[in-house]
Amino acid sequence: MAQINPSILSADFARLAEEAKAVEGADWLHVDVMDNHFVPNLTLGVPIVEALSKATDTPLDCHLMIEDADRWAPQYVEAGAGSVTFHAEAAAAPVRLAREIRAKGARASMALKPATPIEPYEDLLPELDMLLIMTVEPGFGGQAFLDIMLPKIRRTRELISKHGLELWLQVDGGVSATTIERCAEAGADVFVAGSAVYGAEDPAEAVRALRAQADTVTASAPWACGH
Ligand SMILES: O=C(CO)[C@@H](O)[C@H](O)COP(=O)(O)O
Ligand SMILES: [Fe+2]
Repeated sequence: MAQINPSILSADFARLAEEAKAVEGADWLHVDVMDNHFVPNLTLGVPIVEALSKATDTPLDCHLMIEDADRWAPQYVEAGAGSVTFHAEAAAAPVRLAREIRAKGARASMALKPATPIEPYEDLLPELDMLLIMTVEPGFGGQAFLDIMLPKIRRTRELISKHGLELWLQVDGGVSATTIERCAEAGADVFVAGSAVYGAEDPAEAVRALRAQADTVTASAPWACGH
């Protein structure tokens, strides 16, 4: 079944706890951590993740758009994140870091910016629980989906199948009712949606609708497995 992870970046930051509750029923809550160095934007850090994890039963999917991921990522596990995604471009020792995240009890995930190919990371895939393919340049919500990323999603799905891995394949950026089916057809099974969920009149209903739409594709996909 497809998973939908609403991105809190598009929510009202003055009402984070309520905004988290507004999407209960979502699979994970996606939390974008930005440091104004790795990306030209600044959002939130460890204390807010810790507070959010106490304010909602939805597990937190932390997407770290920060430099020096090796140093910071483990602290997000300690703060309560159930999944921690570091960027390949920001990790000095991705294997060691993934192992540390897993050892601390969270799912380990690695993200690729649009210009970063998957191929150099093929041998690392067994170390990961999820691979995130950015479908916009990271830094901001509400950007247009990059269709040119579809071949990379397809190639990544092929690598996951070739190695017989259970790895989840997440897409993030510009995912909406008009783009989600293309992502699912290419092989994604975890979908981050910020503006498409929090910009909707009923965010919880938007989550259900996106999931149903993706499921029309993933339900019959040969690689789909029950999450
Ligand atoms: O990581 C990011 C942006 O860098 C995303 O998680 C955005 O927050 C997704 O927002 P939409 O593109 O869905 O509006
Ligand atoms: Fe994100």
